[in-house]
Amino acid sequence: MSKNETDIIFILVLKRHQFMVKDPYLILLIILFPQVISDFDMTLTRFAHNGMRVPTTHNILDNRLLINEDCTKKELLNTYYPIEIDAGRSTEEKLPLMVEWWTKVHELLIDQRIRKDMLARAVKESSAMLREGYKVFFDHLAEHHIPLLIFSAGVGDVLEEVIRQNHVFHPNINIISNYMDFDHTGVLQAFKGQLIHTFNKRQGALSHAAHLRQVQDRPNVLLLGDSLGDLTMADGVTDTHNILTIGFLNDQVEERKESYINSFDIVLVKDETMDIPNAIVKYVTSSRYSK
Ligand SMILES: Nc1ccn([C@@H]2O[C@H](COP(=O)(O)O)[C@@H](O)[C@H]2O)c(=O)n1
Repeated sequence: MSKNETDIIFILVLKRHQFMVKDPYLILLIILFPQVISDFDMTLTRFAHNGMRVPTTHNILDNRLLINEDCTKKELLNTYYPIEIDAGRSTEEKLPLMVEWWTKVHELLIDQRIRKDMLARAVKESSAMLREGYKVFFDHLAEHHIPLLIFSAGVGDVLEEVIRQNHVFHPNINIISNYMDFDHTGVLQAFKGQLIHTFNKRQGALSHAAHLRQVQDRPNVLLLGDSLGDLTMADGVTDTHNILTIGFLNDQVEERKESYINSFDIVLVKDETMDIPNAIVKYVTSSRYSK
């Protein structure tokens, strides 16, 4: 496809989605040595499908194969998820409550003695779904050797299984997440390293991304997230030149629209596709400067 054709398709996709771009020139600026840093749950995965919520990596674990009926994990979700997305509370106010939520859930999961060999089956039996157009996104980045850093406060082992079962776990991918630590019999005994929740990704970025050479060599970032907490995911890249941020606004749209528009360069409202990221990635790779 010629550069002109790519330009036309790119403009058509942008128009069809009718989104706001705060600074359109940023799209041009990320052409040189780009990388993608993306959140996972409800960013690379769908928020809903046919009117039903799509499970997060945590929700995939709510399977009788792994946890028993009286586990109170779902009650915790009903208590803390509304806090996580509450537009009326500041991040400072949410921080200790997110630590509380994640800590309690990790403890519950350890109590359930989750078996490593059951994870793949739990993912297969779940209704986990990557966003429409995911294959183009993952495959295109891999073909063009553009690093993809997936940064998730979910469960890393489950995340890996989701992308593996969708046949897109390519060598250009690095993952920062909460990984399970299994004992010699394959039973969950702890979580590895520092806990990552929705609003402490900056610390995670500084301690993990700083050591990833692939990430450090690429100063122009396309960042994808569904939470304001995701905006700090590129803080571990020491010498960023340009960051183009895309925010998927899935839930509590009216309440959160203003803050999302003020914080992300592009806001996609209830968009279950990868059309906009794909159009940008294709535009970037169609340039002779991108490689
Ligand atoms: N027990 C829990 C804890 C968190 N979640 C959701 O997972 C998301 C975190 O993963 P990211 O890939 O988005 O960083 C977060 O938004 C929580 O809503 C959950 O479902 N259950």
